[in-house]
Amino acid sequence: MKISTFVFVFALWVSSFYASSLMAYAEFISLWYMPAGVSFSAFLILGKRGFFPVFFGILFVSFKFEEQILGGFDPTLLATALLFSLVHTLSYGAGGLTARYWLSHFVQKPLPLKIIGLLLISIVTALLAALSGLSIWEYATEDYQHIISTGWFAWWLGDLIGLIVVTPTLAIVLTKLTGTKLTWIDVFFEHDKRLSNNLLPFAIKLTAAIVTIITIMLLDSAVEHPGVAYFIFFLAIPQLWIVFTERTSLASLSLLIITSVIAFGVGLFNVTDQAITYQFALFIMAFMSYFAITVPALAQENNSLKELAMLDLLTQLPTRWLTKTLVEQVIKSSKPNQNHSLALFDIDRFALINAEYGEDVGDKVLQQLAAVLKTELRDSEILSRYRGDRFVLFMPNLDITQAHERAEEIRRKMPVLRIDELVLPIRGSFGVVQVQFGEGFDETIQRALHATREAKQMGRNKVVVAV
Ligand SMILES: Nc1nc2c(ncn2[C@@H]2O[C@H](COP(=O)(O)OP(=O)(O)OP(=O)(O)O)[C@@H](O)[C@H]2O)c(=O)[nH]1
Repeated sequence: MKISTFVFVFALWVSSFYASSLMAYAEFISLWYMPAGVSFSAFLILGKRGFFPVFFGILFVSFKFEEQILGGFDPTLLATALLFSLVHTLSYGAGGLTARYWLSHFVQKPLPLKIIGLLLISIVTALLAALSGLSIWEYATEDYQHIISTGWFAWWLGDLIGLIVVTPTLAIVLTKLTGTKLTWIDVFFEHDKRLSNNLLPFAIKLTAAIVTIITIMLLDSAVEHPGVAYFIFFLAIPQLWIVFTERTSLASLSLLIITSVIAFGVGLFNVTDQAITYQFALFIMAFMSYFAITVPALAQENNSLKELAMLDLLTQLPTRWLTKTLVEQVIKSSKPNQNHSLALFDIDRFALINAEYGEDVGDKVLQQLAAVLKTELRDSEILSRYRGDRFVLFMPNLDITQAHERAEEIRRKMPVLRIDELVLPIRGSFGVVQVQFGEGFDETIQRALHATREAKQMGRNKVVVAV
């Protein structure tokens, strides 16, 4: 591990500990405990290398170095601090490494399932850390009797929120800092690339969220009614707005900022009586945000699948499915006196090219032919790869005579391709049909196919008009 990574994680651990203590509303009880997130993300991103910076970070704060230097060395405290650091590091180590395994080994699992797994791992990890940490205080010291039974719930909740709020943002920072390439992390941020880099809308939404928090807290401190604090749950609206419309990295950042404002606000606006309500709001906000990021991600996955179904990978021409949809749309919106025609053509002796020069050359022929023909197209025409070496040219507003001429023109323009060292003259056999009133796309294609076969039988490189 690079020394800079060690120093960064160590310093982050120590500083987030002091930041968290500002949000503590009772001894050992923080509204949200940031260092838990630092420990978890260190193991998640750095693997086992996360051990030392986390361990020394927690040892540094638990041993209270300042007091030890000023007031004399206390070996019992050192032993307790060592034990405490060890159980914390091992709990988060187990959790972070399990999450790493879950996300990296089940890459094919759907995103919602990955997130449910991640949340379950977080719940168990924070519980383990709370129980083991409190056990050290209860059994290794004399000052904290029954601390497990009185403190476990709030400790667990505070750690859990810290863990799930800090992890996404820190995961991005740590991968950037260490230059690690983790494809299983990238899937969460996949749709970020498609969104704009304009930060202004994000800033406006975030400001709306922060104003909401401050208003509710001010109201809460002014009005003597425990119900006022529950308004904080309305924060779900701006936060979800951000999650649905902004990049995942920004949604994670807003979760971090919003929850920090709430946590600091509880002390600042003196609404500690309602701390547990605010803590639950944080908790729900965090869980909800996690789950909500699956919505834009799934929408993007859908779009990619649609693209796959619409564009042929090899030639980038519309697929049969898309052509059928487009042609049917044109026909549906046509007036009765409008004529449309279609040509189906098949490359002559294409199997020979594959057989003589290999399928890679065959693929290049299909690609280059598509590219050449695309440049010949009129604006209204649709060229698609129908199947194998068969293409369909849809010619709206052309009757059969005009379509015949147009097909002849395309046939004559079939190119001579130069692929590697080869010079390959490409020829095709065409079947032309006029779309009949009330006829379905598949029937039109069948008639065109019939005419194409006739063109082949007549010696190829010909245009035949279907009757
Ligand atoms: N390289 C390559 N070949 C393909 C692809 N799809 C289909 N083919 C091949 O295209 C050939 C089509 O051959 P046919 O149209 O039946 O026969 P042909 O040699 O073109 O002869 P005629 O059509 O009678 O002139 C077959 O050998 C298929 O294996 C593809 O995506 N890439």
